[in-house]
Amino acid sequence: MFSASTPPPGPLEKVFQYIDLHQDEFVQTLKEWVAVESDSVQPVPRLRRELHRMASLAADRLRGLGARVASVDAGFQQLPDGQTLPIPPILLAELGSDPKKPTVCFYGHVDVQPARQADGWLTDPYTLTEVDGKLYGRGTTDNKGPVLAWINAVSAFKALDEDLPVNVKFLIEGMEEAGSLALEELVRKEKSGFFSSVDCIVISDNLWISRRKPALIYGTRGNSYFTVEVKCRDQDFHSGTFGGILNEPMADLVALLGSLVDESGRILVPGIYERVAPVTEEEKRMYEAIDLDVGEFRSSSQVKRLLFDTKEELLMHLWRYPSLSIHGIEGAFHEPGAKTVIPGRVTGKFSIRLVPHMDMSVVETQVKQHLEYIFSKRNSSNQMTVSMALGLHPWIANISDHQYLAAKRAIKTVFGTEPDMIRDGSTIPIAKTLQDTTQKSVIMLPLGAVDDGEHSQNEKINRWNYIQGSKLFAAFFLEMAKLRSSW
Ligand SMILES: Cn1cncc1C[C@H](N)C(=O)O
Ligand code: BAL
Ligand SMILES: [Zn+2]
Ligand SMILES: [Zn+2]
Repeated sequence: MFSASTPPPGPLEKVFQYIDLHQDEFVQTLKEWVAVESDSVQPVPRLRRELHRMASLAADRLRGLGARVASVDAGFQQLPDGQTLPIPPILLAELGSDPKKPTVCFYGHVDVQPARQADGWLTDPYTLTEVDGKLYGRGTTDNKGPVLAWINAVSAFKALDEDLPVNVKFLIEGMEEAGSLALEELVRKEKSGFFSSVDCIVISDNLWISRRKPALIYGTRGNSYFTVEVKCRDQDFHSGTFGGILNEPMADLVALLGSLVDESGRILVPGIYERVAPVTEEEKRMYEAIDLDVGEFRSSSQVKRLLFDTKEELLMHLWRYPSLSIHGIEGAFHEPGAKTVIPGRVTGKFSIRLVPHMDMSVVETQVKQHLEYIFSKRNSSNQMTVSMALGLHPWIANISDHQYLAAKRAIKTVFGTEPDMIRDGSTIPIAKTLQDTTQKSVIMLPLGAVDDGEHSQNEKINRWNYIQGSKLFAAFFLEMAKLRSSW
């Protein structure tokens, strides 16, 4: 749909050609990365070993660029059942330290959400498979593809022996999908070390709002993730010999989960909307400027009817209002077949995407009080335990920061268009900490298309997005360097 409006100037032309010519190699590396089942969500030793293997692969690739790589031990994750599991090392890498050049730091993650072919994938999630220019596989778009696109961009300059216009740093982790455990502490520790020379931080862990038109992101929601356990006893019961004489944990839990949100998507926890920032006129105008075809969005999402009909309402409910999602029930009998069981203990999992200016500890108290009230009304003999497992802050950028201008120019060079200026309803756990702690500005520069299916079956990145995205990063380096002279 869009083509570059102007031929790329000077060294970029060669870099772009290099990227086009070497695209099969870039896809091959992505295939190698996708082949590692680096799932950080399921807390099991086998997958933690895969995460370590993934961190080594990424470290090797960074060393291959000529970067200095520190693989920082991140300690252990404490699980609720008392078990501990190792956290994969966090990579801090740097390439170049020319004081005349700006220093851009890329943050990305190489862990993924769980995936099994049996969940309904058309291909093996850990075997990258190309169909019609779409590269299917877990992590292709979230976030291995974008991490590699940044590496591809650097590698093109290196291979051509072209001067890299910026000093580059990398912050690569393997626990993002588990809430970026241990990362906050490292960022604090490195504030006046690794981060001191950084001019801006780039994150490419989101999607466009279109299939073809690029976007820049200036805000993400946060998330507070809750578990609610209802326990009768540790063992299950036969539903014939105990059914009818018990308060069943599942019945309690289903009632609790059913009390959280109504059919219009409104969260029923009292007080939850109190602190949500009011909508401004300026903000309303901003939604109008966004080019979103509601009909196409709905049909490509394969949803019969969305909760809202207008573009403005949809965007506001994705970006600037909280939402509550119910994720699953541990201990519930969810396998196929007709097992006649009464689970003895079940844990429901739900989360609330947070927006400015909600306060996480207030949300925690409101949710706990609400569930305690609902549970007490049932007068059940079971035990209920509620805990907030993760608390992740929302993030808002300052779009007048110069890297937004550099990114816009780079987008114009590669795609021949202005980007959509958007927010994202999902969460980058470390974004706010990075911004607040290091006092460096953060930009989100996504590469993936709206239909990439993050966290879902058949996740993909288009070959076009991956390759043009690599060029976009190369163009961004150059624009950052150009802007540097005018600071
Ligand atoms: C791990 N986690 C929990 N809540 C949010 C996250 C981060 C993840 N990127 C997401 O938006 O889903
Ligand atoms: N892509 C949004 C943040 C995450 O899910 O990894
Ligand atoms: Zn994700
Ligand atoms: Zn991600």
